[in-house]
Amino acid sequence: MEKISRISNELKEWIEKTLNSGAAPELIVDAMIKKGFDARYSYTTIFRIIQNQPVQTINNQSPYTYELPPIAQKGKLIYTSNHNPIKVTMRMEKPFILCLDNLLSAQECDELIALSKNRLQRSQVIDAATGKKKTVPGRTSEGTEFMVLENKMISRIEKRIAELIDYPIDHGECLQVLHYNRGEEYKTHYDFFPQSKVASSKGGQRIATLLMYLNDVEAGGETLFPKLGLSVSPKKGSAIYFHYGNSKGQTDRLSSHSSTPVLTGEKWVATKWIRQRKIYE
Ligand SMILES: O=C(O)CCC(=O)C(=O)O
Ligand SMILES: [Fe+2]
Repeated sequence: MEKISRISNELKEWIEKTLNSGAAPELIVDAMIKKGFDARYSYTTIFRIIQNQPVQTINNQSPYTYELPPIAQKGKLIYTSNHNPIKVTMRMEKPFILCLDNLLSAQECDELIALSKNRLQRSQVIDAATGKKKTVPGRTSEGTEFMVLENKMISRIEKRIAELIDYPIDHGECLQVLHYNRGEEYKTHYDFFPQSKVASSKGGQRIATLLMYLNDVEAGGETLFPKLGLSVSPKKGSAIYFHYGNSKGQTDRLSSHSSTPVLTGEKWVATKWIRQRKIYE
């Protein structure tokens, strides 16, 4: 029987997730061989994935069609009703990424950190197979969530974000604050859900991420986009916006990213994920 020597995007994604959760590479290779994959191909593929090198996949999604999100049409200085203008300091088209300065004031950053400190819990990821949340070695940070109207400051920030990105507040998941100690990281991942786990009743797929940096990190803790060779250094009050979902329901695989281990000091971020539609009825 002829051995299989190509993998699908879904299988590649599953392998990445399984490796991130700490599974031994040899076990994955064994499983592939049992399923009929060529042994040599299985070893080299897993090795390449571990090394973050490109792996050829059978693409069962047609190429991603880029559509400009509303934030892309706002120019270099973006005005909102409750803050100084937000500055665009870097822009990339494919995938669509903006670096933004002056999104949060230093006081807002400090308050968000202070409010989060006594309610942190170990961060989780969504298991591709079950759709349920679980803790994994590849995501070692701690985090907490804030309800949209939890307090005056959160409401002010939520309003600013909705004006900035031009999506209704109810397309946004609740604000998450994450904390990384020295050595902690979040390995390469996509923010969008595996296609089979998209809950159409809960706003559908994630389409964009706004990641706000709440402190300056002395060393390490960059947000790295390995397929682009791009890394963004945390700067207190600044943010990155990246968009990876279009109106056809496609997702942009160039948007994979990680948080590199913090080398000195600690790292605090706040994340806002945007869905295709209203999340709450
Ligand atoms: O902390 C970072 O720089 C990245 C965080 C992230 O990717 C996420 O929360 O999905
Ligand atoms: Fe992410």
